[in-house]
Amino acid sequence: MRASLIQIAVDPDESVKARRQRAASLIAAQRGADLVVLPELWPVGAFAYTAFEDEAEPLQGPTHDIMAKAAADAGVWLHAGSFVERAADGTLYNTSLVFTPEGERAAAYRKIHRFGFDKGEAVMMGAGDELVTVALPQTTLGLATCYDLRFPEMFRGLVDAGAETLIVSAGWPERRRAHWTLLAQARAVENQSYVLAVATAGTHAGVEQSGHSIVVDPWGEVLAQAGAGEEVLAVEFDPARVATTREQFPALKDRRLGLAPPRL
Ligand SMILES: O=C(O)CCC(=O)C(=O)O
Repeated sequence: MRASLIQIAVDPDESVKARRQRAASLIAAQRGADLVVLPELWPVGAFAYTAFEDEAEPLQGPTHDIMAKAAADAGVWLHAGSFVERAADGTLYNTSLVFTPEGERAAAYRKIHRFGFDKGEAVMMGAGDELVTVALPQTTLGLATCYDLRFPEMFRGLVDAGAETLIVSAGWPERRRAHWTLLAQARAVENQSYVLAVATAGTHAGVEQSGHSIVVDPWGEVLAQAGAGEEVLAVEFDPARVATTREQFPALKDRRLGLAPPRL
């Protein structure tokens, strides 16, 4: 299976409209891949909080339509990263979209763990509450967005729902890049799954982005990692290795659920 992770740069001197067109061109160049993945909030920038209201779109808005066409034109499964969704009741969500190679929307995932503690996304956006998996012919994807990477129980939930390839679409700060690489490998090892984690490059709202998108196999080996700048990370991997890893080293079968709490 061939995947292309588009580590697009988000810089304030490029308009959202121009970046959407540029993303579509980058996707067009990936014809021949099975799966193309974009990062979190690449149209507006994950830390461009002051622009969230103005750039919010309905689920089926400009980002949706341009990405649907880009998937169909390139004939690829497309995880289109996320955008700021304005729901019918006015609530904003950090929403990822997946399209089939025919340009049909296969899934929408609203980020479950909002980042920012007492500011930014955490106070400006609603939280999703549904795990999302997407069955491709070669593998089942489990969807996660950025800060979700820190919550292993969410990934276990995705694996329990059938996920074999975990997608992390992110706008991760350079300051915590060591966590990015470590956690991507941890999620792969503990879930005996591929992890395809794509981050943005560039600097916006004063936050330098990490880049260093990464693909990890179910044994925890790094198959490929990008540098800091804009780049397309292309990898080939064998989805059947998830089943063989889980058979040969069946740690997932040794889980002990429902343990008693400590006695006081
Ligand atoms: O967890 C982190 O360090 C980064 C999270 C983040 O930037 C986000 O979710 O937007």
